Amino acid sequence: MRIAAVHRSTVTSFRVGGRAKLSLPAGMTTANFAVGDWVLAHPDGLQISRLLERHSLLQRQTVGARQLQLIAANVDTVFIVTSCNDDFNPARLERYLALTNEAGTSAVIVLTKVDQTPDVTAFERTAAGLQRGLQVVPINGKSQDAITALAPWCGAGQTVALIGSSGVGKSTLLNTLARKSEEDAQATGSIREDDAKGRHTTTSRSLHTIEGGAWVIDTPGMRTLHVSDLSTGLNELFAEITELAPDCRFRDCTHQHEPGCAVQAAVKAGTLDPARLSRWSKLREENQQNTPVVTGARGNKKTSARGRHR
Ligand SMILES: Nc1nc2c(ncn2[C@@H]2O[C@H](COP(=O)(O)OP(=O)(O)OP(=O)(O)O)[C@@H](O)[C@H]2O)c(=O)[nH]1
Ligand SMILES: [Zn+2]
Repeated sequence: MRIAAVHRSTVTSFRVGGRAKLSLPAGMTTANFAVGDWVLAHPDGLQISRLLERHSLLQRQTVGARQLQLIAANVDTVFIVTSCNDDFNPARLERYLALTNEAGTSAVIVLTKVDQTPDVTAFERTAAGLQRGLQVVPINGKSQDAITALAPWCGAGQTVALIGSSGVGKSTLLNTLARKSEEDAQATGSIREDDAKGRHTTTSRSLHTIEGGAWVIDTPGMRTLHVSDLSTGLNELFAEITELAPDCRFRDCTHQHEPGCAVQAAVKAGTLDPARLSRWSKLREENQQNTPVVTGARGNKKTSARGRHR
């Protein structure tokens, strides 16, 4: 069975004829499960007996929590959704990309609300420059054309997760992909607009099946995304910096002020965007500060931001 939703104290799964509430195995809490997990259940179909190994796992750091929060499991492609307006923010997109890379999943940037933007090309170009080989797909989430545009990642058996800030159009896109009728639809922003408290519309993650045979996981809008426990995720995202680093004089070069820095040299030569370097530096520092390093018996010391050797 596949986990369709994770609530505060229960999880639900898909089963023939609808969804079922499942009870958890001893010693496990809902925090151990992610939407998209595959589980084995007891013959009665109401109790999970075992969580199956994941091929990918999206997770995030949350303020004050020691454990990473699980966002979605067994995802093949992450659609990083952003609208072509004030929400479009390269630094935030890079955070989503780092998280996606680290999960072992591939990313596609989905630019929504193209119908409200005169110059989509500028957004496309900026988005494509955020990571080597990154695919960018501009869509109108309300139009059926979005289905065709995203079809390459939505084949049978594929799992796609939608991530992005609140209001960028994730639920709207899901409703289009799932060809959901009005009554059946995932609540979208138009409903929230009536809500005086300004609550987020999507409150929990959930798994849906769409035409063409793919699974889509909708996630709630993330206001802030802190990074931690990144390694390959960051290197892949900033490949142009990662590749220059071995040419720096110091192995632990921070590429800020050191003599003989190949990265600074590239900035001076105009081959590296200084904005990329400063965003790399900020993310790397935040990651080091948030990532616990196993040191002896206490095992939970934080690294200092500086002076750590590779
Ligand atoms: N014109 C236009 N409007 C869109 C498009 N995509 C979404 N919208 C509108 O934008 C608003 C927000 O969309 P939602 O789908 O609720 O956004 P969301 O990302 O799911 O937001 P959360 O549920 O808060 O995470 C709604 O009023 C949608 O109708 C689009 O491509 N074009
Ligand atoms: Zn350097």
